[in-house]
Amino acid sequence: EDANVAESNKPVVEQIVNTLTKLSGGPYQGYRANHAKGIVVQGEFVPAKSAASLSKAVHLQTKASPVTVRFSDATGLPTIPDADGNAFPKGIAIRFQLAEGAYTDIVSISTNGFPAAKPEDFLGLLNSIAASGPDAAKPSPVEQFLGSHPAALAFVQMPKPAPVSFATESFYGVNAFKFTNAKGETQYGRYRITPINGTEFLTKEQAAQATPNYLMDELPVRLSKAPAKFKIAVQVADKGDVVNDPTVVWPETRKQVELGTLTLKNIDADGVKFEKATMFNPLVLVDGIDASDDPILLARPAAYAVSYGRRLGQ
Ligand code: HEM
Repeated sequence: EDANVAESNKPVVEQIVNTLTKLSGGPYQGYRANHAKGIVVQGEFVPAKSAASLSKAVHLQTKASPVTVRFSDATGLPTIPDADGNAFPKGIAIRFQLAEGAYTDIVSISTNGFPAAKPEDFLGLLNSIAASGPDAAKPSPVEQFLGSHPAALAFVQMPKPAPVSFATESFYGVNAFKFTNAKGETQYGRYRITPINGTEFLTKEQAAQATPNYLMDELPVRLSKAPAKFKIAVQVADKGDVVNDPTVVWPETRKQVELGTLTLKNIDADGVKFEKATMFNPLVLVDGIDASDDPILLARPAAYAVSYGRRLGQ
């Protein structure tokens, strides 16, 4: 009881990291509390002509930027099988290398939407899962939570098919950002990262047969033959669209502005070292891109820093 009280007095982001760690059976020394299993690749981003109409950000003008990209499976379990139902959503973290050692990141997932509008609700969902072991009375805590939280239920029920490759999955920024162009015009939007050759998924039968590291094994083979390309675009909010709630999905009919092409060229030979030393951060931004006041977005850097501090310290 005292331990529970002490836990509930900690910052919500720290409680989330603790519950993520508990759910994965961790801590696992040196690994992320979420999206622990990953692979790091190198490539390039070339902006499209349309990008500057949305934002004056330096990497969205004319020059190409080198990028480092980390694909990942969900959960804090570093050995999670890639096709495991809990290994979703998949993640993509993109670091654009700018001049003089500066950088900016995009950190996105393979679902168009998030289960919670506030960190407290995300914690509530995770805690309800943690309290719903095989012996839990029915309705279990997670069944009760989902029954009273429609956005969490919608997220849990969203189809999450296993991709053929990280290069055949599409990713969503989920949180909105405010983009400002050189004329001072501002628009809110959400990133979309889409494979240029289209998405491709395994059948349920194929997913059941997939080897535990099939995605991690596939990418080096694919890239040794040809680069993998994604289009990065922004889905632009209409007037009246909710821009501070990642559970609210905007209609597919919203305008999309193409930002450019992401070309992945090779596996990073120092990827394991890089991922351990690196904390991707969706709020490391450049002039021309600002955070929205989405409470989930604003909570992310603090949560990631708790995880980063722990994995560096171990
Ligand atoms: C309050 C909400 C959230 C919390 C508490 C949370 C928590 C975490 C934590 C603790 C990590 C590990 C960080 C590290 O050790 O470097 C992480 C990584 C990650 N998160 Fe979140 N997250 C949240 C929301 C989101 C959202 C909305 C997205 C995508 C739109 C997302 C995508 C990712 C990805 C892709 C990674 C792996 C990044 C990498 O490769 O280093 N998260 N998250």
